[in-house]
Amino acid sequence: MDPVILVLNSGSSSIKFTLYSGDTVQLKGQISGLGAQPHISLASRVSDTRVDRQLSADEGRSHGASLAALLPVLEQELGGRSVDAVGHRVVHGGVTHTEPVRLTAEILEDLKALEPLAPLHQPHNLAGITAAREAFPEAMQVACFDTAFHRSHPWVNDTFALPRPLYDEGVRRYGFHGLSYEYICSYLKQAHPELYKGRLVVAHLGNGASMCAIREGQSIGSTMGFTALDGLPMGTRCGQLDPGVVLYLLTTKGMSPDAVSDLLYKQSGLKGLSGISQDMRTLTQSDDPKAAEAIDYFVFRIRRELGGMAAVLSGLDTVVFTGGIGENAVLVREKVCAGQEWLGLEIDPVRNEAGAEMISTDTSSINVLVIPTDEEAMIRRHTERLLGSAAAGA
Ligand SMILES: Nc1ncnc2c1ncn2[C@@H]1O[C@H](COP(=O)(O)OP(=O)(O)O)[C@@H](O)[C@H]1O
Ligand SMILES: CC(=O)OP(=O)(O)O
Ligand SMILES: [Mg+2]
Repeated sequence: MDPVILVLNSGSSSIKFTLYSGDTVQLKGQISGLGAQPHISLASRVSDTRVDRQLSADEGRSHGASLAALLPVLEQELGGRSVDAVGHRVVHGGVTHTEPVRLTAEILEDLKALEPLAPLHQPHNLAGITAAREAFPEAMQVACFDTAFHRSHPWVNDTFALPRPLYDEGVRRYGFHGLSYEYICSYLKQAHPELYKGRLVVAHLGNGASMCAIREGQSIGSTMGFTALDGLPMGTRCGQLDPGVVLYLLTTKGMSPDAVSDLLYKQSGLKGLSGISQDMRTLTQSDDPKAAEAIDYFVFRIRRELGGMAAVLSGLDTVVFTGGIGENAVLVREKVCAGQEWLGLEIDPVRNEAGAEMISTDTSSINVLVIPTDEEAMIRRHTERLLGSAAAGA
């Protein structure tokens, strides 16, 4: 019998969930607006189950409570079958977690200690785990880490130029969005094996955004660092910043660490630059010059990183756009790729507009692809593997 696996991707204001039977998606949906106007929407791929409604204030008061609201629908959908395992996206795995693990109380403690390094994500990831352990006490709980994919990257990309003891105690460039990069690599390996073997840059452009230089499925360098603040500007996060700015905010301006944290994580990026929205769709539809400036800054940083990564890889064969912006924002892809003929990169405007998988021209020496990412599918695969090893060891 195919294992039943529930995958949870718990974010600050949302829980995305996918229920699998074997590798088939049985039901997919999300609880959004947690903390504001909680809403649940889901659709089954095998039955006519559909939900699209506001959650009551009580149902939406916490991650746990909102998951409880989902349970009756899951039970009905499963018709007597139980959930064998729950796979969770956990953003930060620190130095220790280089691959997915079966969760224990001890590991959870370990992961809790990393909360300050991923304040927008880790507490919610862990809240999702606590809720799932209560809801499915018999199921195996598995954590899959965004950082794990990068743990093998070279030391020069792992360190900051700080005194060595800080590196030794874990002040390192971890890198994130690893489940997305791993998924893209597995897709390329199967669908375009010749591209998988080449020099690859993947731009994961979503609400959180990062880029990764990859060779044969190995991370060579990425834009995010110790935390998910570094690198590209994001919806509300600043991206790369002179550390002197942080010192200035703390000392000359006398801001508290909490206020600085709020500024860098929640008030900056596209939202801070535009003063309009963190949402790229809103910005691309706006006539306000500040929206255009925010997009220009986003694109400028991507182009800088692309050039840097091409140098680090000693050339470039393939660029992949993914994430909500990478997959959908025609304008952003167009601006990133404009004037890159010097690099041998040229996209076809018609293919770009159509969102074709291959958007480069036939004469471009660099392949440019748009590939929808699927972090949930990656988590399912890892979870099934651990479930299998547990059954084999039992
Ligand atoms: N058609 C579109 N045009 C421009 N931006 C889009 C479009 N569709 C989605 N996006 C953007 O994608 C971003 C969300 O990406 P996503 O990967 O879903 O985020 P998350 O990190 O929360 O999973 C938002 O900025 C959203 O505006
Ligand atoms: C690590 C990270 O930035 O994740 P997300 O894109 O889900 O915010
Ligand atoms: Mg994301």
